[in-house]
Amino acid sequence: MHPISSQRSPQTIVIKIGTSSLSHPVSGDLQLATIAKLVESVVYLRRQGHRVVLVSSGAVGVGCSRLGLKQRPRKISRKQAVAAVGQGRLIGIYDDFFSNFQQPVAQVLLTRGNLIQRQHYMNVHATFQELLEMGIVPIVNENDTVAVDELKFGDNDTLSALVASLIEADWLFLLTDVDRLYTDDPRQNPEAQPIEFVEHSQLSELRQAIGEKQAIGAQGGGTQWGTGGMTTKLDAARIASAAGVKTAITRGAFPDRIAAILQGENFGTQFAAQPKTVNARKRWIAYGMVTLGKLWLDDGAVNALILQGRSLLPAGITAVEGKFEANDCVSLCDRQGQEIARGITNYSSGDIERILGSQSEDIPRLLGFDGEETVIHRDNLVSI
Ligand SMILES: Nc1ncnc2c1ncn2[C@@H]1O[C@H](COP(=O)(O)OP(=O)(O)O)[C@@H](O)[C@H]1O
Ligand SMILES: N[C@@H](CCC(=O)OP(=O)(O)O)C(=O)O
Repeated sequence: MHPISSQRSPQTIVIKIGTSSLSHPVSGDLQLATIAKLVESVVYLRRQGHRVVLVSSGAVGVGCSRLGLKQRPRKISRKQAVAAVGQGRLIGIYDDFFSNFQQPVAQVLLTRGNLIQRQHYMNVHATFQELLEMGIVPIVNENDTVAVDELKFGDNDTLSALVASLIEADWLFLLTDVDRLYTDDPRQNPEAQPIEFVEHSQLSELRQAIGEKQAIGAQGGGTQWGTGGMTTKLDAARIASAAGVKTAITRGAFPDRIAAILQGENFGTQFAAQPKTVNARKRWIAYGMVTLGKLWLDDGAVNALILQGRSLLPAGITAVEGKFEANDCVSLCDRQGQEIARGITNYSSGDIERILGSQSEDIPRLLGFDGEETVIHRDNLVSI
């Protein structure tokens, strides 16, 4: 029996399809047959009562194909211009295909900046809820044409996991051009072993091992047209799992496997999810906000935060990295540098430098004003 049991009740599903599945590996031309099969599968899932969001890459790939470019442009402004050509064409093709089944779709283009402010995050959330309630399939992509480097998702694996967390999805399906995750890139290493199931607790170690292998592989692991390879998919699985969303990596050429996986079949690589315990505001802190610095903690503080759900006091902080202000989001790491939590700080980096390692009652004397007793209150802190 597979560890993830079958689900027959209506599910909220995010399906991400990568450029490597949408474009021909050599010519870069759009694989219309794959899109047609994907559309049929999404319509089937809709008719089963599931709510479906599609995150589709391909703007740059389709733009390249439309303009006769033989590889992805390197210059950012050129890539943004090419994405503007490709995105319109991509959504036009989806709309045509879905129209054959009277299935309405909506284009949602996001940048990282849209999720940072809580009010904007909630607006995006409300729009998705409205679209899904109306039975529409939102088709999401990064707004490549306007995204600036500092405020980018960077890859659609991460974007799809953030969307899955935002809408409290049950499942995230990452469709790519291999049938599942392997211990190494199966294109480079014929000895690579398939991985069928991953527990949340195994994710960090696996991400590190695959990341190291991918770094020494060709093109950083991805295909000519795709970006990121498997490391960004593992990052996505980690975000999703922490938000209570199950993830599967499976082959884009066989999108009917999504329905089979929902029935409990053993396709692809499946990732278990943590229980859905984190509330919406904490999910926004963890994955909507952008971290602007890092606090290093001693073992006692790590224990207090993770095992006892306590607030972070200055006594448990050993070092500060980065420049940030009070109310910014910071990352918290253990002695090995492993990120264990994120939170909204009550103090700037400069003030924390002055109070770290001290008792809370010494804060007024060290800073010259009556500040908060905690550096991060537990209500503003979320383990990841
Ligand atoms: N450990 C691994 N297991 C499976 N595929 C891997 C692994 N490491 C690297 N890859 C490569 O990752 C590629 C998919 O990544 P990418 O091109 O970014 O896809 P997508 O466009 O679907 O996001 C595969 O073609 C495969 O060659
Ligand atoms: N937003 C970009 C996609 C970037 C990306 O992540 O691509 P992929 O690795 O193929 O999913 C585009 O539409 O071309």
